[in-house]
Amino acid sequence: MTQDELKQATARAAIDYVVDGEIIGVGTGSTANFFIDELAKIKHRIKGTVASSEATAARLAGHGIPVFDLNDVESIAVYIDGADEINAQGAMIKGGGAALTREKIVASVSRRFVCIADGSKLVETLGKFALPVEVLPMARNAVMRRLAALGGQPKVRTKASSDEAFVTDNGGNLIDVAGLSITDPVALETQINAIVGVVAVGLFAARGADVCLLGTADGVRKLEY
Ligand SMILES: O=C[C@H](O)[C@H](O)[C@H](O)COP(=O)(O)O
Repeated sequence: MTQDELKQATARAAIDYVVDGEIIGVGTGSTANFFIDELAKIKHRIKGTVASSEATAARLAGHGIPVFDLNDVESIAVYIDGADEINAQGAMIKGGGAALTREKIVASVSRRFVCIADGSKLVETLGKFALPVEVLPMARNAVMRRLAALGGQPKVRTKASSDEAFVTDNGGNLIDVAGLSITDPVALETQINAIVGVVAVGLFAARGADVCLLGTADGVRKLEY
């Protein structure tokens, strides 16, 4: 099976976690895109969605699925999203697709977090994937120095087309921190959250996944935390 087929299989399995008549939180990225396409087939069963990025909102709207502003929603039944890495405790690195801050906000108001990922995303120790951190642009270099002091190698994410800093949906910049071996994800998340100028860190540990649906060659494996 190709990686895309594994992503599609996990996205299809996530439909079982959609709660009828409710608002569904929807993540960002290639696996989440497969989920959106599956959700379109049962859109009549849900009240609507809250999107974690402009790209996800556009894809949902393209399918005719209602997208609500989070400010108009009191609670979200379930949040369904991919991950760049996930460990055996349900802690994740997210943000490869630049959407970590809105993902974290939507996840924080969701009653359940279902992670959908192909099997390659399951790791023993988080950190091989460079950890994304969203910062306010004026604090970029100051935050980089603090992140370097934590032992990582921080690098500003640039636009695909130039050396200019990439700008997120929120007007922030991203710093990707390579070379971390994250043995205590909750502690590191707390430490990075405390750096002034940081908007959000792509470490989802204090509020990790409740369920992970892993696409493998032997079928979709379910991990519960
Ligand atoms: O910002 C992007 C998100 O955190 C994605 O969930 C993550 O990057 C995984 O994306 P993909 O499903 O494309 O591997």
